[in-house]
Amino acid sequence: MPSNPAPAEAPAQPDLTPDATGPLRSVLYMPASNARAMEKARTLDCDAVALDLEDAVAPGMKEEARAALVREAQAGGFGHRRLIGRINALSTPWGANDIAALAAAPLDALLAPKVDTAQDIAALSAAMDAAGYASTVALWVMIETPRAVLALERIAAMAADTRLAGFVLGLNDLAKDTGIAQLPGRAAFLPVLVQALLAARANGLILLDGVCNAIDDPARLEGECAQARELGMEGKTLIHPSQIAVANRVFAPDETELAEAQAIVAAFADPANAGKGALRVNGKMAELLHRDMAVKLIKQAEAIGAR
Ligand SMILES: CC(C)(COP(=O)(O)OP(=O)(O)OC[C@H]1O[C@@H](n2cnc3c(N)ncnc32)[C@H](O)[C@@H]1OP(=O)(O)O)[C@@H](O)C(=O)NCCC(=O)NCCSC(=O)C[C@H](O)C(=O)O
Ligand SMILES: [Mg+2]
Repeated sequence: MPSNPAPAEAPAQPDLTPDATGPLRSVLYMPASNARAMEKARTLDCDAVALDLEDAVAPGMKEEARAALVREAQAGGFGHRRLIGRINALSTPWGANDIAALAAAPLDALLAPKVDTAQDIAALSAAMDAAGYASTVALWVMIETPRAVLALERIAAMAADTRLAGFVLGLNDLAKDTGIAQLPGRAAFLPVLVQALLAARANGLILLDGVCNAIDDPARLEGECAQARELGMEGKTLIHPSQIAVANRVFAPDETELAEAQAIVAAFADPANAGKGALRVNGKMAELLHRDMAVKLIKQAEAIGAR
């Protein structure tokens, strides 16, 4: 007699269709004023490319960079890489024109910096609607001000009524505005990372980690990627091509994880275990929630493989 009956609503066959949105392990920023970087990005193994108009572009180059971003995006050639455009804040002289101009660029998401409040999300989303963005273009926002961190839940909840679909951490700006030191291990940032993750997950948003400034320190990058993955983030924003391989590896399921996941799915699919809600698989308890997590991990690996 089964000792742990399965909940009545548990699906008999898990859906193993690959995730259509694809992975976001490595999101490489580059200044939209840097033609060479944008050309090179079309050949790099990153999951997404973030063309920046904000902090990587000097004030005197903003208009030129904006035109270049639209031109490069329209020229295409980015293949599987998702295309993100980071605008200047609406409070700057360039923000409104950035939103208007980038409506002509075939982007997957518009990334807005320095948001503070839920009202900022409403204003950005309304501005995208007014500018005529396709309904498929998502709004992602940087979480990089003390006010945004304090309002994380209210900001994330705007996903229900706006284009908001993602958070990207901006720990350089947060360090600047708070005095929190950017040290290996990021211990002082942990409460922020966890709060951002909880707010994102509670509202169906993706969460991408902030950049690692230490281009020549792959061990530090690896540590930050491992920490972010442990915290459940989808991937990491990057600033240099040399950082892509590490992020792609760390944010992908490894062979051991995949084998464990496949064993759990197989165990629950075994007719001998029909009606059971908890099993012993390779010496560990596996419940239906672990089966669901295993299915998700397998889908993730398939989506990466499909790339
Ligand atoms: C950081 C850099 C200025 C370093 O530039 P440099 O030293 O010139 O790079 P390399 O000589 O090592 O470049 C080697 C080749 O790689 C290409 N390259 C370099 N960076 C990129 C890139 N980001 N994307 C694509 N290609 C890149 C070079 O062209 C060389 O190619 P080749 O000619 O074939 O040899 C520079 O890496 C850089 O500008 N990085 C991006 C900076 C950026 O976008 N910053 C804004 C986002 S980060 C941020 O704002 C964080 C957040 O808001 C927060 O608050 O934390
Ligand atoms: Mg920033």
